[in-house]
Amino acid sequence: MIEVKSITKKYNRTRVLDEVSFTAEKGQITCLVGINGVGKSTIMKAIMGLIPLFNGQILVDGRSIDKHLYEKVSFIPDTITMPPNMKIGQAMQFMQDFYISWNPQRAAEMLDIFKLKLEDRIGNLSKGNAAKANLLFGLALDTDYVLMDEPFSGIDMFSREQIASVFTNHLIEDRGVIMTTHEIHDIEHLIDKVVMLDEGRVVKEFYTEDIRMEEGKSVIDVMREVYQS
Ligand SMILES: Nc1ncnc2c1ncn2[C@@H]1O[C@H](COP(=O)(O)OP(=O)(O)OP(=O)(O)O)[C@@H](O)[C@H]1O
Repeated sequence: MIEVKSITKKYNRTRVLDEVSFTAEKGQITCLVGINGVGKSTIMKAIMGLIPLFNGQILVDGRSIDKHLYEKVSFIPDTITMPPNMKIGQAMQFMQDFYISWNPQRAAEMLDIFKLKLEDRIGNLSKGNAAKANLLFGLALDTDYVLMDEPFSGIDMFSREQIASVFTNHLIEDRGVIMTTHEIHDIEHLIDKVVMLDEGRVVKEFYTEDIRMEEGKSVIDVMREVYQS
């Protein structure tokens, strides 16, 4: 389980995260929801230990963040970080050389699902294919948890469906996923838990199943209530 415990982050004097707490379980997809600038990416960076916190604590399977974290958690940012002149095949080799947890079979499988080619150059990929390559580089690592920043942003409907299919198959199964989004429409059915943020605070945390069964509401219904009230 990833436990985010009362984290506060300040940039200069501005609080961008204010006592944020939530949990994300293994085997579940947890979605951080909120409009632009509420602090979703900052939470991701905090979990990865990439930014210092003013206050609070983050535990991964009961342990504080340390260098071993990278064998347990992979982070898929919202833009591709591989050099543009590299070919996909070269980038995969680079990942294999760099990470013990790189799983070549899984990478080959994703290459096939996404119909990407080893000889495609990173810098020439369309936005959708760049997002898919990015997912491939992150998901081919055998980590227990995967963080994804806006995996569906700016991607056409068919590519979205292709990416969504990955969430329902064995490439994700049993792993804990935390993803951010500010548009939930197409992916609502994939999500187990929602953490709603507003101005750096958690305003609501719930299981989609509970809200559907007990109150007959969709995530969008709850978002309307929370953000338009
Ligand atoms: N390095 C930084 N220095 C100063 N302020 C920052 C920095 N990084 C982020 N912020 C501010 O922190 C707040 C939260 O930013 P963050 O990127 O986490 O939001 P977000 O919810 O991910 O937004 P989006 O949906 O647009 O990606 C914003 O007000 C942003 O301007």
